[in-house]
Amino acid sequence: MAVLSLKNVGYTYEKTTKPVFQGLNAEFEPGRLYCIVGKSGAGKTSLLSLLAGLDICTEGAIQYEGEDLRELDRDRYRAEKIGVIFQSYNLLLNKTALENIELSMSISGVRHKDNRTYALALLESVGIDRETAGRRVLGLSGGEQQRVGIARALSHEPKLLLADEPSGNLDRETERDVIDILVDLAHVQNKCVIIVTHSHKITRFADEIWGLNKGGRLVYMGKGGEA
Ligand SMILES: Nc1ncnc2c1ncn2[C@@H]1O[C@H](COP(=O)(O)OP(=O)(O)OP(=O)(O)O)[C@@H](O)[C@H]1O
Repeated sequence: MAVLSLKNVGYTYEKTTKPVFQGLNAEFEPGRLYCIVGKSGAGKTSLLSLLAGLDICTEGAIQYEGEDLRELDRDRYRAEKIGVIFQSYNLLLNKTALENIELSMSISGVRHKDNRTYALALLESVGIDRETAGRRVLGLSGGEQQRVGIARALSHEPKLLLADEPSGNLDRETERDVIDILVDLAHVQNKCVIIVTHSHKITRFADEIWGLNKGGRLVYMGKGGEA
């Protein structure tokens, strides 16, 4: 069953007349990595905001496991159901990496036997060791911050992960590590991963590539070379 479905989705910003997109139909399933591509201004960020429940479509419906996002408590949807990896990491810079994960867990009401041990293991799984976990985010490199952002997005064990240019501004090696983590999340951990990206380094691993064109339509473009 699809985690997320788009049913004839259209969106027009307030005080504008022209829809950014309309008639979007797609199904996003667990265990698959999706890339959404498109020229600047095509509406990728607008679409991601709708998928993340930050805004509501003006036509059609977006369904999470069959339920219309309009009907769901969208604060809970964001805190509990989805993990978001956006370019501005939204991490609390004056807190340590570990504190960021623990805080996010407590906001989502996550309870493990020992939340600290769980958070440390999660950070370790994305390449942040114990010592780095205890450092303030402000002093971490861009790549380290991105890993902490991924760990935080995973901290409430969402089925759905949304990422906006997750490998932007990273050196080649770190970029490769981040891509490996995202591919693993989809193909090994059975998450549904949806990524907005310009990077061919990511799209080549996509199970499905969808293009938003200037006419405001979502077009299936095939799969990446290494999917
Ligand atoms: N708050 C807003 N009010 C009105 N129009 C907006 C608003 N935000 C974005 N737009 C317009 O909606 C269209 C889609 O913008 P969006 O940022 O979603 O595109 P994008 O594909 O993410 O672009 P980029 O790759 O450059 O980030 C653009 O024409 C943009 O000017």
